Amino acid sequence: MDRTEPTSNRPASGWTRPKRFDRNLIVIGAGSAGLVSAYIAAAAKAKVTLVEANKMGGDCLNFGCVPSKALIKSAKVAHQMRHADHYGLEPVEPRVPFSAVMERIHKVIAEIEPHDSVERYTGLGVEVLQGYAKLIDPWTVEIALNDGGTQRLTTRAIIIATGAQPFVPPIPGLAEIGFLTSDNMWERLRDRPAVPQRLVVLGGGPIGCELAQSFARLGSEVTQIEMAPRLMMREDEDAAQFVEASIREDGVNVLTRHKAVACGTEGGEKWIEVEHDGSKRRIGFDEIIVAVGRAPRLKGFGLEELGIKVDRVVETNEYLQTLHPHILAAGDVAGPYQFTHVAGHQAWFAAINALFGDLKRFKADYSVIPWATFTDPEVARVGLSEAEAKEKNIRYEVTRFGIDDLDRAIADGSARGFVKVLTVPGKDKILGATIVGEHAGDLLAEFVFAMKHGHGLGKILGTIHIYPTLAEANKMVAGQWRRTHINSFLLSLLQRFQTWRRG
Ligand SMILES: Cc1cc2nc3c(=O)[nH]c(=O)nc-3n(C[C@H](O)[C@H](O)[C@H](O)COP(=O)(O)OP(=O)(O)OC[C@H]3O[C@@H](n4cnc5c(N)ncnc54)[C@H](O)[C@@H]3O)c2cc1C
Ligand SMILES: NC(=O)c1ccc[n+]([C@@H]2O[C@H](COP(=O)([O-])OP(=O)(O)OC[C@H]3O[C@@H](n4cnc5c(N)ncnc54)[C@H](O)[C@@H]3O)[C@@H](O)[C@H]2O)c1
Repeated sequence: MDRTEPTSNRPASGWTRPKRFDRNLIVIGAGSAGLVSAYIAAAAKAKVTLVEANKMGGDCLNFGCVPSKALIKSAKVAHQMRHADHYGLEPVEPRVPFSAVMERIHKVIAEIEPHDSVERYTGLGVEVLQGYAKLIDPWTVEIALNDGGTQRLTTRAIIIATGAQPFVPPIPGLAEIGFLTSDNMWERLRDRPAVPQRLVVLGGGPIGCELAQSFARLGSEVTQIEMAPRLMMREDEDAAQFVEASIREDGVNVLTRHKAVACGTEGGEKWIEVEHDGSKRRIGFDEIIVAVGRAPRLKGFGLEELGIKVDRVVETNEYLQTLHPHILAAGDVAGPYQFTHVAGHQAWFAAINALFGDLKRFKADYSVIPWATFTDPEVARVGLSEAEAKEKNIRYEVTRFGIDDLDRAIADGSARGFVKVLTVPGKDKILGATIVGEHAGDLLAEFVFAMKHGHGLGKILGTIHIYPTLAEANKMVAGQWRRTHINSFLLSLLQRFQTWRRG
């Protein structure tokens, strides 16, 4: 919380600030960041307009989290059918009518759609306009309405929540051969009776890994190309190794240290050329999914013209304000993270600072940010990884519990992975936690809560966990920490006391 006077909250210079405004707030983009911003503004009785050019719900609902998680589930069921013998059942090779898998994905989207719909938000008191918004001056937004016509509105504050889109690398020939991204694949593959037979997945980040594994499990021959030394470079090596091993087991041909350098066709067959250790080779394929990062949507709607820096993300201060303090940004377009829950988290700060920033401002709090990659096994993290602690020269201790030792995981046939906790040396204060395993994203919540509220491993150890659950892994790792931090002097006193009591 900032208790100082918000001296930077001055009207922008060079333009004339209107004396009256049509709206308290205009939010551009109805993805996670925009929806939450508009919701909060309406709850605070502001007159708020939410503008969306494409689909309500943005990337998460339509092209991102929701369809990818629905695909992952179908792929997991196929995997379990194939490996049913692990559970004493006869394994079967699943028949995959791919169009039915895709239809289910679209049904899932449709089922969640009402949560983000125009009707719901209108009911909450938000005016929703479907069209493309452009800033004309720091207080005026022009909307080119999807059903024709334009509307100009003045507003006291604006939140830019325009999100990000797949980055397409400048690989010669890529545009000509045609490629899939998370933006277009859900429609383009919709009516396919069968999975693409030979699929290249370009990129070894979360999108690449989740998709490569899923398509392999559904029957594609997948080659995953990553130029870095390993997959999931953001996670510690021990965590990424589990995922890479599992993806390989699923049949993905994982090519790390391979850089994609060109694409083309020969005799009607598509190929991609990769460079590895100075030599090049070509890999043939039917479809390619490009998943090499997501670039914020920054240009073409007036930010540059207002002098707002848009090099990588919309440049904002700790209050999510741009150089015009009443124009703020939240979500993927603001960075530094690209997650739905972070977009929602930032939206609270952006909305409150947009509406009340001239009275009191709040710094966006990034102290405890969790995330998960929904591969099998999942990888979930909050706080520091070991690599980050080393890079930042932060002293730490590591406590690790192998999930292969956990009763419930053994019973479930999912006994692989670990819980790794970084603590302050000699103390139970948690600096970070990484979980690799089944439902890691859900299990992590206990560490997120503990870190957020300043609870240490001692508090987790002192909490009853239901037997037999996967959540017991959290208590086990806390127990492990305790065993290595027992006061040896006290122990020897105790021993002498017990000896004395025996007479
Ligand atoms: C395949 C995939 C899987 C993912 N999985 C996860 C996951 O499991 N968990 C997770 O936390 N995150 C996940 N993400 C990331 C997550 O989807 C994003 O972080 C999140 O959607 C960001 O929300 P946002 O509101 O910032 O942007 P968006 O959801 O992109 O919304 C921005 C909206 O603004 C609109 N817009 C842009 N410009 C204008 C304009 N000028 N006028 C009007 N409207 C405009 C766009 O049409 C868009 O709808 C995934 C992403 C992908 C691609
Ligand atoms: N479960 C989740 O929460 C989830 C899931 C998917 C996406 N997301 C979000 O979306 C963001 C984007 O994900 P992403 O996987 O597209 O990007 P990313 O930046 O995380 O990974 C892209 C990878 O592609 C590699 N690469 C780049 N150019 C290459 C080339 N020419 N040849 C070979 N490899 C190349 C990079 O080295 C990198 O490892 C993530 O950072 C995350 O925030 C989250």
